[in-house]
Amino acid sequence: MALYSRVSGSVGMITLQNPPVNALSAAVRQGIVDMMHRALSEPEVKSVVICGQNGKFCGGADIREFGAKMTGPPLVPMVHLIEAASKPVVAAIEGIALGGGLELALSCHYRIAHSKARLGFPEVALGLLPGAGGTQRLPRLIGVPAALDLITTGRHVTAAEARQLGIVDEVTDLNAVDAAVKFAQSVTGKSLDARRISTYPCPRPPDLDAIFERAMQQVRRSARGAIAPGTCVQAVHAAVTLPYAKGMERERELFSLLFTSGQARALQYYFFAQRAVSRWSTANGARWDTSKPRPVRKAAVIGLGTMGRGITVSLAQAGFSVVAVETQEKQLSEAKQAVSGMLERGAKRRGVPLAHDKIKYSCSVQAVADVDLVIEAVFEDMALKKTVFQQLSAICKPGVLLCTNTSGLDIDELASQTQSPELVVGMHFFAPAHVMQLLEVVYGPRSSPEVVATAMQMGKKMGKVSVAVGNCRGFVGNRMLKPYLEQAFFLLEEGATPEQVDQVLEEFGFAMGVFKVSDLSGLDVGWKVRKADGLVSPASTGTSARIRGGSRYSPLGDLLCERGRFGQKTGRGWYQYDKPGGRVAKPDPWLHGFLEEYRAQHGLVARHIDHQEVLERCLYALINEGFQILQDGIAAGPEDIDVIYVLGYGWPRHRGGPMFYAGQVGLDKVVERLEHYQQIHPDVPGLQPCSLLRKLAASGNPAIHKWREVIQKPRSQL
Ligand SMILES: CCCCCCCCCCCCC[C@H](O)CC(=O)SCCNC(=O)CCNC(=O)[C@H](O)C(C)(C)COP(=O)(O)OP(=O)(O)OC[C@H]1O[C@@H](n2cnc3c(N)ncnc32)[C@H](O)[C@@H]1OP(=O)(O)O
Repeated sequence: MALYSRVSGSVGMITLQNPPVNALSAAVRQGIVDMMHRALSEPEVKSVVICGQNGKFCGGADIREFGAKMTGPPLVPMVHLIEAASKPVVAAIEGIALGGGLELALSCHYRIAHSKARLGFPEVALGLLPGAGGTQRLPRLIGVPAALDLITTGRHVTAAEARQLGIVDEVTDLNAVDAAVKFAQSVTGKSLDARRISTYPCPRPPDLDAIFERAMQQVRRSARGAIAPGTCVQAVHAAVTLPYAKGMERERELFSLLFTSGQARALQYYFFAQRAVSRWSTANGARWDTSKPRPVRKAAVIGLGTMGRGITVSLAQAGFSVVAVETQEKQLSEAKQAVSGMLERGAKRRGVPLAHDKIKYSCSVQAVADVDLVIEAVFEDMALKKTVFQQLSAICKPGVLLCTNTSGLDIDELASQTQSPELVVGMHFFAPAHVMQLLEVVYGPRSSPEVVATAMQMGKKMGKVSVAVGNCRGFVGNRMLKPYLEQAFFLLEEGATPEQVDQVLEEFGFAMGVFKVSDLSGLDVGWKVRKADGLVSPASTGTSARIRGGSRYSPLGDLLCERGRFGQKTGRGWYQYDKPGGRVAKPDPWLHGFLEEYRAQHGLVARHIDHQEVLERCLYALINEGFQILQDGIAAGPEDIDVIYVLGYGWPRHRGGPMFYAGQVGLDKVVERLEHYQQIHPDVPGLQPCSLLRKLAASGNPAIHKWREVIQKPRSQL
């Protein structure tokens, strides 16, 4: 709702009240309309100030209302009422003016912002465009190129940049509401003719066509199948080519198109999913709201390879004191140089002070004796990690959290090397660790709730989205990757090429197909894991070379590694590159010949494989594993899996995540297609729908937020 008060006798003040971000719900819109009418009808009131409760102007339309039938006064007539007012209306912008919140501010005649406020049109990230006049008013106010930039990227600008662009009239370090009241008094009685943005002509730079062409190319490059960015460009184009009223009609038309698209639903689901994962729970019944994190001031990182360096940078940038340990002098000094470079680049990019002095480097593991938390990031080898955990358990002060950055090894086995297994938890960072936003916090059966809470909070402090997951081989992300990769390998055996599979996945929206990713991260990574698992046997022909543990297995990746083809770093992998370390993947005739030879050796006959089969086998096998993970209680809900896949594995955000996508396809359809492929390829593992997937499909495809009701939860043991 909105509160009305009178300040200094002549200023009517409308305060938006809808915690936590004063979103424009039906009640708030109704309140604004009613209070505007009241302010305009009171003869003593000469001007109006609109502000938001609790230091936040407005976070935009209430996204939660998008799923339901619209009630209350619509936004567009509301902003027209404000702009048309006969008394000056001043927006007092504190905290945020985003989306519909900024549209509200642009309908006011003046805007005063606090210096710490952020303004922007983030609608594009929700699969929408600014639909209450934003696409028509902003270019009229700040010009087409700047408006295109803000609307297509959704980036927030500071008050200072907003002032520079001409979005706000004044910036203050003091109380913005008081400043707005003073300002409102100072403009009382002045003509408002030049203050109604909708009446401005839209500037037409001479190279207008080139500007729009460039903007379209830019969004096509970055959008990867998302439709909102291009539609935003079209809406701004209408501001230049059409009179305001017609431009508004076009904006509405384009908004409706996006609003009813599956992409907007997926992106809005994802918005809430990313926030929901912070309300974590574990299979044992521990929860975010009953577990208190422990204080951590000083942390240590053991092992300064690529991951350890990134983790050190993340910790230092988040303000933690860090002890960085690498046992060899030479590696330590190389790591120190690399970390310094990363910190310098980060400080320059973010405009923050350098955090060099936060880090102490040491060759001795004894240096961690007084820290509050240790993150082990040594080579992915269980024996080595066990030794490190035994050492840490002996050296560290009592009560220290011992965390491992393993990407899939057994947390409980490591915990059992220590005197306090309840203090052990996984913190699985993604490379590059100082850039990637995702952190899997892996709890073992003995990890205490406070330890999970501490790791979750540490992740947040480092600017990561932390997702709590249970302990199993590969946790959530890498466990689901296995069936996805397997299907891709099988498709090569059956007649596909790496470029065909990748093209299908890239058209779906992945930045890179599975084989390009494999070349980038190094084929040897998976090879080492498979060797440790005893899966790699000497190359041989015949069916047995393609069977492991009674199931079909593709040794293709192993065979490439045996030939020294590790991907980009060796200049050869699933593709060829112009040199070792080259980045541009080109189809490799050698690889095609190798595949033909391989098929002939193993009695496989290549067949035509279409787009649908590639997509369904790769994605549905991955999704099926996701349901198995839910069934096993490794992830608490589908949101956890979706956030992990979007932030850690390049799943296109506008498709919501694998679990959301499955719901959109229809769970019964996913089951039916898996069964279809299973019938045709009975030897291919991963195609048998798991029982939770079948159960949900049989219960009539419930909406994703209802899945948790079907997933059985074990009783709390804590
Ligand atoms: C045929 C069909 C035709 C249909 C025609 C319909 C006509 C309708 C015309 C409508 C025109 C609309 C026009 C408008 O342009 C559209 C919009 O305004 S869309 C919304 C734009 N705003 C945003 O995208 C802001 C999103 N929020 C944020 O970025 C951040 O939350 C924040 C505001 C920067 C704050 O960040 P933090 O401090 O980190 O806090 P959190 O992110 O954790 O958020 C706290 C809490 O608030 C909830 N929340 C945030 N914003 C909104 C919102 N806009 N609506 C509802 N709820 C919001 C958030 O979910 C958190 O709660 P939790 O999920 O944790 O419970």
